Amino acid sequence: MIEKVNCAKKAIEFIEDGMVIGLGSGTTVRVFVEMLAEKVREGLDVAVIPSSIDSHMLAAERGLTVMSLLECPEPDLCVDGADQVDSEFNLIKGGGGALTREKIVASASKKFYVIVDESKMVERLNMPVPVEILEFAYGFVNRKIGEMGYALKLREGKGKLRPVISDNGNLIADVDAGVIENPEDLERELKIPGIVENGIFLAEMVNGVIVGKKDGAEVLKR
Ligand SMILES: O=C(CO)[C@H](O)[C@H](O)COP(=O)(O)O
Repeated sequence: MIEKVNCAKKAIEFIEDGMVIGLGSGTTVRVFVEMLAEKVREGLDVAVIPSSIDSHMLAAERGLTVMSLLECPEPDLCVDGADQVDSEFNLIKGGGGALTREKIVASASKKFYVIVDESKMVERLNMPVPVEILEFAYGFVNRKIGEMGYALKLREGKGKLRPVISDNGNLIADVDAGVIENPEDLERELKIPGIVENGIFLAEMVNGVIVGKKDGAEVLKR
């Protein structure tokens, strides 16, 4: 937990008065939102564009000004967590199933900073890649992923017997492609009709990775 606090605290240092901030999702982002709300109570003037219902609810509860990409199509800075970060700053995201809106908000923003604890740093991405799939296309997508030699697993909901459904009303599943030697190729391969978005966020999107450690945080920049 202290690692999450340390990377969130460091990210706060990049926030300036008047900024519109794209907000990712997840437990690390929740820590960041709590700190941001405290700064706003002290007089900082910012607005946020949340990428999930979860982040939207937290931001609203904490009294943050919430906007959408309609009012602000180019946020100043997006701050989001990640499930894995490789040595070249490619990411896997979507552990919370919010990958599509997260990729949109991160892509829309002038800068994208990732906040992670050091356990997320890996040499090569090696976990299943979250994907958001239109229910109509599931059979086809499942067949195509199988033909590519990978395994597709629907994510199971907790508390109710059914697959996990995204904030956009689509299925969330995970593609097991083993160790990912070439994230660019896999990201492209996963552009199958019916897959709305995949959880590989290529390094070209990322401006900085803030790694939380027990005794502070390190800012790694591209
Ligand atoms: O991509 C995400 C949600 O879709 C999260 O950013 C990712 O899962 C990391 O979450 P956490 O900070 O809880 O470890």
